[in-house]
Amino acid sequence: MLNGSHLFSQRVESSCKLRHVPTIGSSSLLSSYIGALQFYKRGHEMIREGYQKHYGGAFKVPMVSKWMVVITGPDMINDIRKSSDDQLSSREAIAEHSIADSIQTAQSDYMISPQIRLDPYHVAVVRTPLTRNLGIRFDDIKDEIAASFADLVPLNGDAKLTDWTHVSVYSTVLKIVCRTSNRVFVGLPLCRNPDYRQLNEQFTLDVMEGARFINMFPTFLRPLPWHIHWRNSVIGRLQTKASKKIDKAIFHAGALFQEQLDKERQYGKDRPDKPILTVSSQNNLISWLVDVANGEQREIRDLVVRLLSVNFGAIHTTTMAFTHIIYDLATYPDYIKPLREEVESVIKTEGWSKVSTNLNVSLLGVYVDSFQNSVMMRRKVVKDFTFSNGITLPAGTHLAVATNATHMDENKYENPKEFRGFRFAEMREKEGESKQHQMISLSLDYGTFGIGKHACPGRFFAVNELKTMLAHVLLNYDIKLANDDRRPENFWFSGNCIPNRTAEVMFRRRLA
Ligand code: HEM
Repeated sequence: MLNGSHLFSQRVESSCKLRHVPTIGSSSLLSSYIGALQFYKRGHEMIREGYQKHYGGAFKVPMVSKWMVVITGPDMINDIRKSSDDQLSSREAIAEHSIADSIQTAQSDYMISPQIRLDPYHVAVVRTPLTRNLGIRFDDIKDEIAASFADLVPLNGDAKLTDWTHVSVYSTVLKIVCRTSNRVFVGLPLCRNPDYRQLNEQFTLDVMEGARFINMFPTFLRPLPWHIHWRNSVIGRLQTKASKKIDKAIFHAGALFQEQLDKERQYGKDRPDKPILTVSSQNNLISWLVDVANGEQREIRDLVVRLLSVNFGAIHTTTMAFTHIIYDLATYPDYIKPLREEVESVIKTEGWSKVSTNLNVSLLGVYVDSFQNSVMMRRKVVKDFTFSNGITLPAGTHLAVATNATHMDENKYENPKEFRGFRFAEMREKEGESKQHQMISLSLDYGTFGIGKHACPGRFFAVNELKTMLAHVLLNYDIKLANDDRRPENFWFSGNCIPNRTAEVMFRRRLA
């Protein structure tokens, strides 16, 4: 009951402060709880309804613990883009967002470490050295993709192998993405260690599960010791499997961090081959993190938590995107031939290393046609914030941008509900737009990676990996739907679009 009354008082307070923002569903206190339950199943539809009714403005939708204000239209999105962290905070939103409300973000303070929010230096490491070294690490990425596919979708080296094989797409892609990403994060042999790989795959799920438990307590009873001495918190450790994963990750990666720390002690922090300033195949996330870390940041546990957090942001997002790509490719096989020709032509004229950057493929229009999370760019209002259209949101409000509804807006994308594999490639053919509409582009009409200073810093890495995996599949396999007819259905939960996690697609050695 404690939990219920806590949620109730939160809801009463925010209902009063947000009276001026229109509601989708009922705004009366009790029925808004029913609306919050409906949001789990119908969140995406509620947000699309709000977008159509209130385009250019804001509306609110009920969640279990609070209201979420949803922002629409380029002007308001631009206001978010221009805002400072003191006005609209991305980190506060992520730290407080509850599992009850979303599966993407969770109580990171309790479940991972408050340092992730208070001192997010690992974000800068992803943004700069990781991205800058993508070119030099391309051969490693390509090699790990080939090796993972060979292990998980084997062609058995038999040139005559023509049998179709069932492949469970999500779980297979998850392993490939985890291995490939960690080839760059921690290198060989750890990236292939099954125990290390599984712990990273599971970490996100454990954090979410633990957050659900923590959310049963009112804020003032949430395990305080975790806040003060989180490393020593018995409660936190017992309550969450996530903490055990951190210990396991220390077991696996601790020595690599220690080695790097020792190396730095021996050669000095400002040596000529300083990792963050050097483009070199010898460096990885371990050396970049150690290079940037100072003081308490250099404790092994803190360093390992950064490694897990980057994995947390990288693995499931990229896995979901590539799962959509495989489902689309199998559902619309007419795209296979032209895509293959494009890959082969790029390799022939420019070499493999350019596949990741120069390949023009629109990845089957994945981000408008398949990848459809309803909201992105979550923020918490730190100080009362007034948008350029005059709408003011009080401090404490949680807001997000209606991404999927923007992507489904006919005024922005032609026939958005129709699958068009070359949607973005065609858009680039328009005069003056040849450099726009890239997968990594940020724009007010395309919200997959967010926009502004908190836009996904890992998007160059993710797109590089996605294009290289796609090229590998196109060159080596034929694929088709297992049930011959329909694309495996996406699963909607709380406004999030999750590709079917159990469906199979048929793979065989490429014949033509
Ligand atoms: C297809 C794959 C991916 C998608 C769709 C995606 C999407 C996003 C989105 C929407 C945000 C929030 C933007 C905002 O709030 O304005 C974000 C943030 C972030 N992403 Fe990604 N991401 C992907 C892959 C990756 C990868 C591979 C990495 C790491 C290598 C990564 C690291 C991060 C980090 C560290 C942040 C926090 C940025 C900040 O707080 O300033 N992401 N991502």
